[in-house]
Amino acid sequence: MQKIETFWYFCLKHFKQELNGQQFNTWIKPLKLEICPDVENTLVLIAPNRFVLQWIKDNFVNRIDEMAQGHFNEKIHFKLELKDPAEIKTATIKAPEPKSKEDKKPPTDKAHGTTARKTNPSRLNPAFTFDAFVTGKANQLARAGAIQVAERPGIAYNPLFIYGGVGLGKTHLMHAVGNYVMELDAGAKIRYVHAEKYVSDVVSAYQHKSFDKFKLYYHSLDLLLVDDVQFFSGKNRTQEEFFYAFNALIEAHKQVIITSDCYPKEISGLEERLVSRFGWGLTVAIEPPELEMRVAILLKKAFIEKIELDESTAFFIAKYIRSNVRELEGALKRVLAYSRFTGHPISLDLAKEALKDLLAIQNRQISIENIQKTVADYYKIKVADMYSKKRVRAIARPRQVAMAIAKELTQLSLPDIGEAFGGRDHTTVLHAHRKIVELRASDPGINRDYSTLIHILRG
Ligand SMILES: Nc1ncnc2c1ncn2[C@@H]1O[C@H](COP(=O)(O)OP(=O)(O)OP(=O)(O)O)[C@@H](O)[C@H]1O
Repeated sequence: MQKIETFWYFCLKHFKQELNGQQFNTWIKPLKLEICPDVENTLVLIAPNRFVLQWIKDNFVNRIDEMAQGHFNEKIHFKLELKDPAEIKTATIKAPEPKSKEDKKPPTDKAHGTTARKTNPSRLNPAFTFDAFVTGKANQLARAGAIQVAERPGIAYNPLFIYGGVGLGKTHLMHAVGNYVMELDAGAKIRYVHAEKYVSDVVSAYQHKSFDKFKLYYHSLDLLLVDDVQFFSGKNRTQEEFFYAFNALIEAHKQVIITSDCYPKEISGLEERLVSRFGWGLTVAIEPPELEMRVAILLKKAFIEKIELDESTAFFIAKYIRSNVRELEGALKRVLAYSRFTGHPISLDLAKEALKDLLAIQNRQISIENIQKTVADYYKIKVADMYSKKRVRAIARPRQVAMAIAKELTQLSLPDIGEAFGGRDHTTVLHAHRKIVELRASDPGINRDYSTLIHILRG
């Protein structure tokens, strides 16, 4: 094959003009182009890691292919390869023909439906990708861990254990790893399973005396994703089977990802040997998203769904829907439905109208009295202790938790909150809030208490 250097120079020049400096340096500059030694008329694009490889696959290969057809006299094919020989996976990129674009569309079936079961043995939801996942302080560690695992499954961190409250993106992130691995290696045996389904698989294997088949299947996976493992609590036979599956996979350097609503040690009714194994790899939390991140998530969802949503409307929704991302999505859907129903475009006023009932319920529920009562009940202390001067930790800590929640969930000013807690100074409220933020980062027990209380209060 002739002129490969000239061709590559031409490509680099072209993309340097088209992309900004950072994009060019990140995605294009690290690439190498070589002639494939084994296959005729084939060029190999070598990427240094899977992210560059993925990006190139999504954004670059069709373009470079078009350029190649104009540049060379014969039909050229492209292959993508990773540089690290230990990790090399190849993906043959066929020259793009108009109809092949259709093939690239993600399947429309959902991971949990019956149709999905027939056509999608991995049960992965194709919409849950890294690209669709918004990152912020609340989830950056979890995402970074997931990316490493996606890059080097079975090697980086095994298992990856992701925990956090409901609707915060744990499932999304584990699917993102699955989708990523599958994209690069269509033959990988991947299975997403909700813990309840795993339990029912165990029961069924028990009933039909088919444990051999069960083991053969689960022990031979390349990537096992188990969601909401807290459902294993108290289910001894399931835990035993999972223990064997877990050991078999880890020993074979196959990746396991687990999610739960709390830290492994906090899951009651789970055997110690499982709890300790869950800590072998990386354990990361996902926290509720802060305001800016909620706005970013709304804008991203709107972009993906082709919904016209301006920033001020997104800001309004995000300001009032604070509990979790699932509810945020629900609010956006509600606004969209209202817009379609009334025939008016989405605007701030329309969002206010569409979410009126929801916000009224929320405001009614989250009064400071309600917070004080809920927290007092939770810690089994008297509501009067919320206003008292008692400083013993068993009372002072819940009081600080209640103040921190009041700061987070109500629109009250710090002096107003202090006043409601027995005429305390606003600096006491600020101190309480800081202390609880600090403790939540270092003490899983407090973190769980806090998340549970928020969940109870939001109903
Ligand atoms: N950071 C994020 N960026 C974009 N979408 C997100 C993010 N976090 C969550 N979501 C979306 O919120 C919804 C709920 O997320 P997911 O199902 O992953 O939550 P979860 O933590 O697994 O909850 P549960 O404990 O109830 O199973 C999904 O539609 C997901 O795509």
